[in-house]
Amino acid sequence: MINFKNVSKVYEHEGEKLVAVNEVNLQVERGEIFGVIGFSGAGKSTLVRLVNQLEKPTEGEVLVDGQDVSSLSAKELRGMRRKISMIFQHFNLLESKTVYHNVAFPLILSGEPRDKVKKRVEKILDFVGLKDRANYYTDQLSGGQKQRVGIARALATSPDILLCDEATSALDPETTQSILELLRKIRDEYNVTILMITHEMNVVKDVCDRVAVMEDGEVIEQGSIFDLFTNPKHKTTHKFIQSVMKGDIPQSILIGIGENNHPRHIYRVTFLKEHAGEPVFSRIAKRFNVEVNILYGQILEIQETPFGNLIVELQGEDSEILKAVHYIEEVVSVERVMASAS
Ligand SMILES: Nc1ncnc2c1ncn2[C@@H]1O[C@H](COP(=O)(O)OP(=O)(O)OP(=O)(O)O)[C@@H](O)[C@H]1O
Repeated sequence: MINFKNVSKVYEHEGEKLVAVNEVNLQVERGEIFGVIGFSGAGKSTLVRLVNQLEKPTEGEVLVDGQDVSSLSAKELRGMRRKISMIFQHFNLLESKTVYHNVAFPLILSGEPRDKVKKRVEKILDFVGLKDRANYYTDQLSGGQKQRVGIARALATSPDILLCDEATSALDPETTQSILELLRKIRDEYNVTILMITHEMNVVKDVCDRVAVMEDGEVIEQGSIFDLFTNPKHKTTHKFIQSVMKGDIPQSILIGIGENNHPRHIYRVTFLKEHAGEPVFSRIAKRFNVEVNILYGQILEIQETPFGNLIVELQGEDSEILKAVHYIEEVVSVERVMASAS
């Protein structure tokens, strides 16, 4: 659906060249929710603005439905922009207009008859849950409601592609979730392809099918959300994952592991995709003479599969513990936690 082929964008500023996007290759499939994550200045906004030609590539091609968007005539570009909508972090609404007029605006601009506009706006406002707010002005709305208006306006022209530029970054966590649910509904019911940029891994985890990680204008890693979480290759990807999944073991657990010449058997147990959800601890407690004490951990649901790790203490004879560890090693990753230096 969207294909970046060796795309670069270089800005010139006071005689200096700045490579905002550097030889990016990406393929976004139809009906997919694709995330682009990166820290500030990574090049995300520039990348997404290349799709609707708010920016033109310095090199390479951006293909939408197989067509190079930079080769379109002005008329073709106008047509294409009806099919590619965008929503923004700060909503970009017309403040002097009502909710109704904000949503109607792109339809009025393209000369749609009044009764058709009315029907369409009412349908879309109902879809985004703002049917009863049609006559409100935008300053009478909450942030979440404003973004719903932004989404309704974006959907008015029945687009194939929705570009989301940090669409939830100005919202609280609960409102973010409700907007993400709405985006999923848009994809599921209208088969809209969604390309979203964000610096929040939580957003990516909760809504995207695949993600690309950007740094210094380059895509440094890409893949399914599950693969990225379970097997990140790049240290920046690690950092993003750690923002939602704490990997560090608390000091209170580390201190005292090796005290009294009687080291405790503490392990980090990581669940892997194909065995997620297996009752490994109750099995070893039944099969071996060991007790399992869960000290700490976090399990997340990623693409409907539980993933995470638990810090557990095994108690019993050393030989029984070793046998138990060997047994569970076949289905989970097990790593002994050593004493803290402090
Ligand atoms: N119009 C412009 N002229 C010159 N440089 C620009 C322009 N737009 C962006 N840049 C530069 O390109 C680089 C990438 O910017 P971009 O806005 O794409 O990053 P980003 O990942 O979206 O960052 P943020 O999350 O902070 O918005 C930055 O160094 C920025 O200063």
